[in-house]
Amino acid sequence: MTHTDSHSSTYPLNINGVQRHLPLFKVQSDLAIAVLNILGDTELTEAAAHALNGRMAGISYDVIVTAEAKSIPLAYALSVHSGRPYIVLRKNYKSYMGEALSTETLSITTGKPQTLYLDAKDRAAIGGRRVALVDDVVSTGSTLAAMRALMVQAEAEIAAVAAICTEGDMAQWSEVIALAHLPLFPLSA
Ligand SMILES: O=P(O)(O)OC[C@H]1O[C@H](OP(=O)(O)OP(=O)(O)O)[C@H](O)[C@@H]1O
Ligand SMILES: Nc1ncnc2[nH]cnc12
Repeated sequence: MTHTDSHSSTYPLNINGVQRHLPLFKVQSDLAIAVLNILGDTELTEAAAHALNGRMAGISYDVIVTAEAKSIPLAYALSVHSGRPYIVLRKNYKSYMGEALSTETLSITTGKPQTLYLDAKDRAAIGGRRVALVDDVVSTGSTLAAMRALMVQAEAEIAAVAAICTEGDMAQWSEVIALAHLPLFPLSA
């Protein structure tokens, strides 16, 4: 059963003792999501990175990989906690990325295709290495699938997938190391 906060359009989330009330936003004509936006939220980002680092303690990995934009602070904080470097898959190509690899994604929040780019220098840094894919939320899995596809192209081995939250069909994400699960909110017409 889904519990929203009483008398408000928010959903309660507790990450490692840090409580937030996520606002519900309509992303499709018949669907709303509880939006997790860690940008600017140092306390929540730190709590999540600390907890995820603990959950990943037994996993052997060399590099953290995330996708622009909202999960960048999480990757940075996990890098500090774990002592591993992190790289960011970008959504816009810049000439300084050189011979970048690319693939398409369609996240639940965006509703139109986005391209993810792996910078040539990052490609060299992860080739043959064990990577942990990290995101703030795994929902439809489109972003995760694009990250996975880039790792295959770059010949990196995926050692773990971690997120603050999974969303939607929990059973689909049993292999994701996650701290909480978010429901989806169907809207009646
Ligand atoms: O499982 P999915 O349906 O792919 O959704 C998950 C992705 O959606 C969000 O990113 P978003 O596309 O909103 O981009 P942003 O972080 O740049 O805002 C989130 O940060 C994940 O990366
Ligand atoms: N609930 C959510 N909050 C923020 N970004 C998301 N991407 C997919 N689901 C999301």
